[in-house]
Amino acid sequence: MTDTQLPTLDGAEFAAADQVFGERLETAQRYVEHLATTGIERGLIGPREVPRLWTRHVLNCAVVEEFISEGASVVDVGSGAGLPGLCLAIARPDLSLTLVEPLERRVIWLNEVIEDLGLENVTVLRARAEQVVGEVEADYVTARAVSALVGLLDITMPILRGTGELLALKGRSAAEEITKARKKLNKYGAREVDILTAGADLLEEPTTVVQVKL
Ligand SMILES: C[S@@+](CC[C@H](N)C(=O)[O-])C[C@H]1O[C@@H](n2cnc3c(N)ncnc32)[C@H](O)[C@@H]1O
Repeated sequence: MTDTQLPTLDGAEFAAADQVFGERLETAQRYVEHLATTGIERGLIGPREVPRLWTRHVLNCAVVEEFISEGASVVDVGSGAGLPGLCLAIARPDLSLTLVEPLERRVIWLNEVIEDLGLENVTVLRARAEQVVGEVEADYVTARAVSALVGLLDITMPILRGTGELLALKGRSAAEEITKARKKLNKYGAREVDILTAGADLLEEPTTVVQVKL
């Protein structure tokens, strides 16, 4: 892939990326290059996503960092190409990230990218989330496009520490998914459930997040 095909970062997008990634902006740019080249070649992301890698994927995921407290441990369930897990690891070096992803070729790609970017605050576990219960515990669990909330609760809530939080990146269906998951939320002892907006002051289309607090 030539440079001209790489997604550009200018104007409002640059300002948002600069604010979110700060001194790690160059690392984020290298991650986007990986997504746009080997990520496409190896089927981690669709070729049509290239022009919107920054807005729809990397920035949309990274802004969720605003809901995560300093020095926290975070498990990203079903990371795929590192969304949102790798974005959070780049934006927030203080966090300790574990990416849980069952598909081998995705895990291989993630490890290659992590090594190339020199990220020291992230590890990858090749597993389904339900297999890591008891092995991994976190202050926060994140997930995007893995399952509807009702199913997601079963594979994420058992990973959370006593007062942990699930941050599920969702679209317009958020309220409906909460309604459908009401019984499950009670079963898992959810103390508070909210629909939050991340990146409201940075992005044209901010990210909708369902926050479930234990
Ligand atoms: C549609 S992709 C989304 C990937 C990424 N989160 C994103 O937003 O682009 C769903 C991912 O979840 C993973 N997955 C599916 N079931 C899972 C489970 N039980 N535990 C962990 N990961 C799972 C799949 O392998 C896949 O990589």
